[in-house]
Amino acid sequence: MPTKCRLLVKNASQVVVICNNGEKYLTKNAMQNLCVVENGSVVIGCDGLIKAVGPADAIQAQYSEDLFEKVIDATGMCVIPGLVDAHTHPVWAGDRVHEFAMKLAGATYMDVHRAGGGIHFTVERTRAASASDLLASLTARLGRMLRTGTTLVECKSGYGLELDTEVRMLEVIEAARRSLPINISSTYCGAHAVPRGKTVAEATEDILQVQLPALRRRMSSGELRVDNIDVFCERGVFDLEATRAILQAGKDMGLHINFHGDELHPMNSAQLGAELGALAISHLEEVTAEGIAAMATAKTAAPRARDMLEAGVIVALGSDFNPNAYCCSMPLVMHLACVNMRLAMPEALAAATINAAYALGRSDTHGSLEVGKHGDLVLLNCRRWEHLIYQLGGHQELIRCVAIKGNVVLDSDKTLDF
Ligand SMILES: N=CN[C@@H](CCC(=O)O)C(=O)O
Ligand SMILES: [Zn+2]
Repeated sequence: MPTKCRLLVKNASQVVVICNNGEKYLTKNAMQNLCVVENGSVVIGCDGLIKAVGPADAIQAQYSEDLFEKVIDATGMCVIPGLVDAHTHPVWAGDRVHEFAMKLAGATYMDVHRAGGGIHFTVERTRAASASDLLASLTARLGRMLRTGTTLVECKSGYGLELDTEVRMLEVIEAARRSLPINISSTYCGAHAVPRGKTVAEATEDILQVQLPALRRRMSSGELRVDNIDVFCERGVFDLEATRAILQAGKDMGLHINFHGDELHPMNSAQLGAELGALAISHLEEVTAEGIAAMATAKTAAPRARDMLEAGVIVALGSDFNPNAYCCSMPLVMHLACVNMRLAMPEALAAATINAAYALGRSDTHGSLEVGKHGDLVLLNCRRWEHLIYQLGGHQELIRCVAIKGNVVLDSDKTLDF
């Protein structure tokens, strides 16, 4: 008796597999030569994992349609893996649209931060918010991300800066993980800023002696799952030594290191990340040539593009959704990466799938449409997948459906129930 299957997506103009040799990440030429099956089909089993991907006629010969709970005829459409957003701050209360206006008028990020705005503004409102309000806004934001094709997203804490609120944020992320279909990688970011009234040394001590031990207890009791640790390593925020101590303590608890570095000033964050075995470093606008070389050797993922690509760094993309940068859309991020950072479209897609999954330690299960990985995919209403990047802001019309583990969680003909 042949086994039942969950989903067949058949006869797609293109199935963008990304890579097909179990690669954990792609660099250099491999990012420009993605694995694409023309006129292909995808089979997802009842366990939600991909059972077969290949030419439509070969799949048709092997699988009878009666076996499937659901069959989607993708004629004239493309299939890509679910997009991975490797960097977001989606749990907070209060928006900062007024600061956007200040910045357009000439204020820098640090001008706003020093004037008591920026992260501190959000911290005040987030501390005052209830868990249910935070969960409601997080759910709406994750729904927006899903509608743009994201199926795995990193979610940071970091607007509490003290134990109670940091834990509340992580609990809210945990509640979303348990109740929503979107995959979540959670990050403790208690070192996102130095809280008002504390020195760097005092804040570091609080994280090392109070916050991390409390997290460790909740993680061992199964109350919380935390995947990564993050620090904002920046002049006037956490210096290199404080960053090192916090990241090392997180690593000792089994967390992946994935932190903000070299954003506004060169801090030698890239070298520190390479030394500590960071999975990813974000921003890096001010990274030095030595930092890039260290990251290439240490296999650390990063977003700053062209010269990193040439050096063999694993480039990954994220939206950095936060109250200072209100963007939920990875198709938009890929477009910006191509236009502003000179990525080729295949490089941008690799950076938003397999490499972003690698930055979250998930590329063994996510980031490509290979047999045995999660059946997370996006069906595009176009004959060539590049339209998703080319049509700026067009993803609403292009995304026909999104499936997670073979379950259709978004169908553009129906409304999303969250
Ligand atoms: N650079 C530090 N953190 C965030 C900004 C967070 C905020 O301003 O609220 C970022 O990635 O851009
Ligand atoms: Zn960030």
